[in-house]
Amino acid sequence: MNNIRILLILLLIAACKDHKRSQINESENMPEAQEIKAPLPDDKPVLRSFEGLADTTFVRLADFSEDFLYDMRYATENNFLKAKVYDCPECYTRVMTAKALIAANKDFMKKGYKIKFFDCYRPNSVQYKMWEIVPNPQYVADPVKGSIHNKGGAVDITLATLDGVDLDMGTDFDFFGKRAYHDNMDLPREILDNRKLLKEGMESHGFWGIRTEWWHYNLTASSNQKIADFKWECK
Ligand SMILES: C[C@@H](N)C(=O)N[C@H](C)C(=O)O
Ligand SMILES: [Zn+2]
Repeated sequence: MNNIRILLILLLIAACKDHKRSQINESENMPEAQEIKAPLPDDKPVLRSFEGLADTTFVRLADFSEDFLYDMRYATENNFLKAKVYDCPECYTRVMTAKALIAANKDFMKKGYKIKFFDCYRPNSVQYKMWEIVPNPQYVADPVKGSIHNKGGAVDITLATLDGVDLDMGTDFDFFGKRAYHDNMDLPREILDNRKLLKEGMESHGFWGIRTEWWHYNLTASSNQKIADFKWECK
């Protein structure tokens, strides 16, 4: 009788151990909690198309291409005025200028470079402020006649590598002196080559430069446009 009781107790203990083991196994085999990922907002901007837009319409370049770099100096104090004359950094041009810039940039990108903007469309009232500081038509267009910047047809630019490293152009933007002249050949080969790359790339898309500023380019087709003084919206 005692033997039967001992046997029963041993069987009970063994059954308990088996049950415990099966519980551990169940939890070990549980599939890992599935991470529920919230859909990420698509941070790629939806680009606009030029379809239906007149060549003379003013547009924000960043709405049509994400391939440009920007360092809009007149929206900072880091410029020859030593004053922030734009409420926010934006690059607006006429449609005709934007199309030519995008085409030029595509060609630069095939060679490993991108256009970087210092200034684009410039309200005529800002041209007056510049003229007060540098009343010299070699460097700043007379605001009464108007700059092609005021017409949405001029840009101040440089070139950077696709990683964003500026090419050496020999001077900073808005350096008003001989070292910035296109016809100053007394510069290291690398600087001359960089300026040539920029000039030839822009000229092949309908732009022309001015002798005293390596960074300034006018779109020939925009010269008949009206002078404007609108201010863009800041978001
Ligand atoms: C001020 C300089 N960045 C510039 O754009 N100069 C030309 C001549 C202009 O004012 O049109
Ligand atoms: Zn300019």
